[in-house]
Amino acid sequence: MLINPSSPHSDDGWLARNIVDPSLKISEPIVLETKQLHVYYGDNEAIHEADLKFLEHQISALIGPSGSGKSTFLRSLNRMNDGVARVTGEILYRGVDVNRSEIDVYEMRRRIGMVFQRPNPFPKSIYDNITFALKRRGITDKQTLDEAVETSLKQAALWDEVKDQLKKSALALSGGQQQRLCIARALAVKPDILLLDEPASALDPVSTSKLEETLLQLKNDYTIIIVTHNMQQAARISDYTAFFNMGWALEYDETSQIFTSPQVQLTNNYVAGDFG
Ligand SMILES: Nc1ncnc2c1ncn2[C@@H]1O[C@H](COP(=O)(O)OP(=O)(O)OP(=O)(O)O)[C@@H](O)[C@H]1O
Repeated sequence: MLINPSSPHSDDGWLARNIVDPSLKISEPIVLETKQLHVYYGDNEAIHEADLKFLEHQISALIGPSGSGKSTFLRSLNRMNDGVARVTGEILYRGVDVNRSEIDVYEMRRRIGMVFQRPNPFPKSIYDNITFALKRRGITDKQTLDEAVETSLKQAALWDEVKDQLKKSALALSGGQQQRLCIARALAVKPDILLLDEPASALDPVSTSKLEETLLQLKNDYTIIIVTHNMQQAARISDYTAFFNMGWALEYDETSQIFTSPQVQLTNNYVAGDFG
């Protein structure tokens, strides 16, 4: 779908010359789009000119070797890198650049929520974890809060496991349950997009599989962008996959295409397990 024409790998003879404009193939609305995105840590340019489009109610996976810039890219999308990295170019959320100075960052992050690599529930009850952000937004009606807890725990496929122990400490849950609680917490404020940075890396295979099922359910209502080291996971759950290498978003296409006939040799080598 998209090959970065200015990457240093563009001339390796493996690239198709007829670069396809992603807009020709897509039917779903674009929810989030980066244009000419560069991200710098001091003098180190960690992301070089990334132009990616993320489609509504699709799961997009970001894959690539360690240090290739996946997390940097992801964290830039809702400005989690503010104060840490310098960003140039545009990040358009439904057409509005999230880096504009007048953007309400708190509200933007409500719409573009994030779940981190390690489950990080607050040291509070399950119920309080979910209602925390709602109360901060001034919602105090018990019935509204109760409904939000039930709905988001159901969406995160955790309700049946915890419905009788909502006052229990979140820290007493298993790692997999904690991660689904963090997803429920992110969902409680009704986001539009969920960014997930290797959410299964600390989980066992059973919890990972449960998390993947949850994400597949969630894509009916949310747009999901997930960083993963696990290529089987990307292949199992994502609709689109972007391959990052050395800060370049080298290739971006339908996941089946990336895993069966990528157009860039490095993508092919990576998905074949030759490096990374
Ligand atoms: N906070 C930071 N300060 C300075 N440099 C950073 C920071 N975070 C990341 N980098 C650098 O940016 C580059 C990209 O790192 P990043 O963590 O985005 O890659 P990644 O593909 O997510 O790696 P991994 O798969 O290991 O998590 C690396 O060179 C890394 O050292």
